[in-house]
Amino acid sequence: MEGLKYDEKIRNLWSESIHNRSKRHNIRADAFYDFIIVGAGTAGCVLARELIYNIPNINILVLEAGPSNTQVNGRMREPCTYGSFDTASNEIEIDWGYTTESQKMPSIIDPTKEVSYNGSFYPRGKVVGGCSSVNGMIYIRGQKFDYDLWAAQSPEYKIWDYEHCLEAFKATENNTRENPDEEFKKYHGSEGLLHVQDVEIQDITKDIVKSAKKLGIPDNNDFNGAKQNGMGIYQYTMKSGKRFSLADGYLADALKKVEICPPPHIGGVGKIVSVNVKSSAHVLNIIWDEEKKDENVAIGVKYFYDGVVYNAFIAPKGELILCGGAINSPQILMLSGIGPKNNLEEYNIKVRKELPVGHNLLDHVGSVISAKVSVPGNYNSWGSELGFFHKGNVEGKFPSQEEILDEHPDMQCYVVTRIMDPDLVDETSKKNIQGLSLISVLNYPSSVGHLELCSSNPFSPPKLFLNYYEKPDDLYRMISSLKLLRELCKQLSLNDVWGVKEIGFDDEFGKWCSSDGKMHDEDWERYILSKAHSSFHPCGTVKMAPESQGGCVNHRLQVYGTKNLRVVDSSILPTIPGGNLNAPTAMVAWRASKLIKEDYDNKV
Ligand SMILES: Cc1cc2nc3c(=O)[nH]c(=O)nc-3n(C[C@H](O)[C@H](O)[C@H](O)COP(=O)(O)OP(=O)(O)OC[C@H]3O[C@@H](n4cnc5c(N)ncnc54)[C@H](O)[C@@H]3O)c2cc1C
Repeated sequence: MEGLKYDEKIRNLWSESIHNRSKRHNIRADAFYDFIIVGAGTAGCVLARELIYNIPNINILVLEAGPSNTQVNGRMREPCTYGSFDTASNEIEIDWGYTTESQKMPSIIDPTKEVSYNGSFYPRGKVVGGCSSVNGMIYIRGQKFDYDLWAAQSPEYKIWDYEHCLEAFKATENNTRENPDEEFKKYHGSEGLLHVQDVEIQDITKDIVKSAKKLGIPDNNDFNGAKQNGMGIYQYTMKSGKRFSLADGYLADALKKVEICPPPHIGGVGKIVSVNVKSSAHVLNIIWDEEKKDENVAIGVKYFYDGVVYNAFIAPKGELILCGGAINSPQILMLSGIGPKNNLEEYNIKVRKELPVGHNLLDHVGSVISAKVSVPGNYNSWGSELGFFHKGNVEGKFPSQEEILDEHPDMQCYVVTRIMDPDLVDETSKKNIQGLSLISVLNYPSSVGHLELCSSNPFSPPKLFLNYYEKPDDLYRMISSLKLLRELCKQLSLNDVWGVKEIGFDDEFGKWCSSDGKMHDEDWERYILSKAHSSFHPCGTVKMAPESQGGCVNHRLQVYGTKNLRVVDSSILPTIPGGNLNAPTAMVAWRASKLIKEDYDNKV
């Protein structure tokens, strides 16, 4: 710290001590904070930073169940580590270890038959930074109409229309594209704390783009701009080629603010204005004011840390804000008596407010096609560079040119330069086969899942029912998109130059075709359900909507039938945006900080 002024030195030492506080044992059992934030994930990090800088003289406690992001190994810095973040890996300490329930249902193509989905691991970051510390880092925010749909729910929801959301997207973003044109600048910010960058692309990727043109797929150099359809290179939440989580941007900045608020009168006690992050602190449930039983006034939380249960309370004008993500925020609410009556009573939890918490579990499900590549190359193994968006055909046909050019696509496809299909990984690596994965994702699934408690024990994971492909249009749109991806694989330039050849349909790696060697709809259905995998974008489980329309929080994200309690994370999304969810969740937190400040200023 040489060369720093005395004040700066003290501030740095203080920040460091706050950062390390969770390692020590001298914690006050009952502490008071202006805001208690549960979860230091994407939303929690943004919210802590925005509140501490915008509301004077407050203190904030952030309780995070996982370890500090600086404590875990360097692999987390690498882009797109998620393929290896499965439940069997060493990273179990930073993952919640969830799995989805298996499904059995009548076939859509031939209802006399049954089809099934086997369930799968379902990673969720349990670490400071949350899922932004483990995710694929693709930066796609969804389309204008996604947010206008939120706003259309009722006049007061206007604060969530695209114009308002775009302001927040721009405010949170530090987009480092070189020489951006005026059109790009309309949609992007450069002064936020979330780094976004372009990446260098490989030669094979360039040839995929050329092949796509032959199929009439147009170029797109900004999926977050005016139109989403077409093919282009993704932007990533990275800085200098390394992962950039919301903890790196927002929480790190929040921790820099440490001030002593002067005592209100001579001889009084000053207040420390800071964000105090306590990691490895698992929140168990909400503490309610038992004197105002009917009002459901949240006054604090109980949390488990190092073998002991502690209480933390909110100060008089304060609030408790759940930022635990789309699985855990509903779980905490339900454990605290807010949720579906039947599910709560099954586990002897007193119902304080009946709400459809855990319903409306939305997710982006995908399916993969694999291809081998014969020409040796130093393929980038970390992930996808290339995306393309198109409209799927609802009858399962090859998409028409109009569908490919439709400016409101509903399928997101991407190409990864390695084999990702778990059924093929071992076999292809034994045979030293290099490969490509072409993945298609339903960006607007019609099927809706739910989650439910299976115990009153806060350490027992809830059951996750995804209900993938329950609705016929989901299946048909996926069939249509996979047909397009197969055709892309067959393009001459890819075959000639790289020796790209599809595998796993009717060969030693997999047999899915009918006896005539073709894929019929029933073959596709079995294939799609067997290969169904999540993009790990759960949301919607604490839906922001009018209560009469299945809402759990109002337009200001306050939980119906309670006081001092908000939910601010991906669980409030009423509908799933047609993109990836990290940026939309950061956007929600930024917008929420404005609402919280307004309400705080209005309290006497
Ligand atoms: C493997 C993977 C890949 C992904 N890829 C992408 C991608 O490429 N692009 C993209 O935009 N999005 C991607 N996402 C999705 C995106 O990262 C998430 O949707 C987003 O980060 C969710 O933010 P959140 O704040 O709602 O929840 P989270 O980031 O999950 O934060 C919740 C935090 O709360 C903590 N918590 C939960 N319960 C408790 C408790 N009881 N007590 C204390 N703390 C608690 C958790 O440990 C966690 O840190 C991916 C997600 C995953 C898992």
